[in-house]
Amino acid sequence: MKVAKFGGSSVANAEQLRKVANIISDDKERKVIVVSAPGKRFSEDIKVTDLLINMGEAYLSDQPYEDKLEIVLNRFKEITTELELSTDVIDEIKLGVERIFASDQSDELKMDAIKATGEDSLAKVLSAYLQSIGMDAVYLNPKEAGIFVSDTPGSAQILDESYDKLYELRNRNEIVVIPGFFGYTKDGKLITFSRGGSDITGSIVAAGVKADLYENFTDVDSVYCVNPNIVKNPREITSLTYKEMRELSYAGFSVFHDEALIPAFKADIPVCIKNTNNPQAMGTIIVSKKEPQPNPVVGIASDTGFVSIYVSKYLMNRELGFGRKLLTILEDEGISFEHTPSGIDDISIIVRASKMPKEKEERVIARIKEELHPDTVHVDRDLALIMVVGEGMDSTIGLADKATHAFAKANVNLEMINQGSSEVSMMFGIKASRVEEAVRSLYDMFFCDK
Ligand SMILES: Nc1ncnc2c1ncn2[C@@H]1O[C@H](COP(=O)(O)OP(=O)(O)O)[C@@H](O)[C@H]1O
Ligand SMILES: N[C@@H](CC(=O)OP(=O)(O)O)C(=O)O
Repeated sequence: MKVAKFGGSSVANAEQLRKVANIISDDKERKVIVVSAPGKRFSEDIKVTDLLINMGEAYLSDQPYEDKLEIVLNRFKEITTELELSTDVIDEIKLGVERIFASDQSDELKMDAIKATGEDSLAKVLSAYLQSIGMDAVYLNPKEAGIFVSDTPGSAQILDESYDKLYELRNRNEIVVIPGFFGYTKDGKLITFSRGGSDITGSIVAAGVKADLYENFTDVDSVYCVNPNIVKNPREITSLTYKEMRELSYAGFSVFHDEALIPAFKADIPVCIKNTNNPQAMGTIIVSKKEPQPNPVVGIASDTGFVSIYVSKYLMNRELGFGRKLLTILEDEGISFEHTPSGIDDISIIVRASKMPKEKEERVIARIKEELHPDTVHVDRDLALIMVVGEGMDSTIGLADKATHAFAKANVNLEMINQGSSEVSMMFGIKASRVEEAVRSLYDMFFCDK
């Protein structure tokens, strides 16, 4: 049995949904289907999830939202009309949105319910389309499927008890179409995963049904060793390990959500990234172990939007509890940290800029000064992180030398180096404005044979 997840680009319009139907009917093992909301049809287009967020934010700030709802309805109208399906789903969306806005839930829960409307409606549309072409398919709500999650709006975490319930899906004869991106708390609240979270649903369902394979259909032939938006036609990766993919996804390979690796990894289910627009292409397979490769570096990922909080104090290394007090200040402000490279008398805390808006920054800095009496404290915004990743890196000499050479060749200053204890990656912090030159230079160094 296979679980196939189709991302936003694969379900963006009627033409894409026809491709999806062909892919499903081509392989009888594709019994459980997970879908995203319609994504971009062309590069300047707006994803349905973003349209829904705009609409929700307008409503919650007492602005008119009806025009925004109309745009969402038109996206679905276009699809149902072209596929000659009933337009019931349009009325369902309208009624659903009104019901959510009128409910007495918190704003956060309203937002989650609004966001989930894209996936939920698309799953209904796809199952109706599969039925209309003679396939035995049904829509299944995540609550009925058994996707139970934590009560943390916008960042759901799966509850372990979900897996036994999901296993029952194996008894179904029909093709089951489940909307991705959300689950329910035990007391029935709808909660979404973080953005891009349909990948997570797919992985959870694949683990639950103990699938032979989790196929993740997107709009590229494979995972490339570097972001194809930075380097043209980069090398394809044919196989990589969960650990490598986890690090690369974390650091910017947006093709697969970093949280989505864990359920598949724990259940030892291989993940295959494939192209809806070219399903014959081999794709990339993610597995627990792979043969050692001549080049231990498998990929180079980069992401912007990081902030570094630098704190220095003479004899910091001897001050008992300094690190704990520093991290407690962040914890009190609800800021999780990403990395903490440190020296004898100084430490940098790297956080995501989205977690530390300006007003929080001011409070954090004031408290650090007041409670820890540092010699200096300053904040560097606009930091980018670049990760060079590969399982064989720990036993290969000279890789750091090659990497720093590549930065020097691109005339890019290194703000931070972090070898990390995982030994499958090296991490570099640079100014965000220089990230593309740096990545190109690293790509030349590690992947272009001279
Ligand atoms: N290393 C990479 N390999 C392949 N695609 C990548 C990589 N890094 C970033 N991407 C981007 O990820 C996109 C696919 O992810 P996403 O847009 O989330 O797909 P979907 O709509 O299927 O969910 C690709 O079109 C590509 O632009
Ligand atoms: N639609 C949601 C969830 C998702 O996974 O979407 P996509 O498959 O388009 O990345 C989002 O945009 O966050």
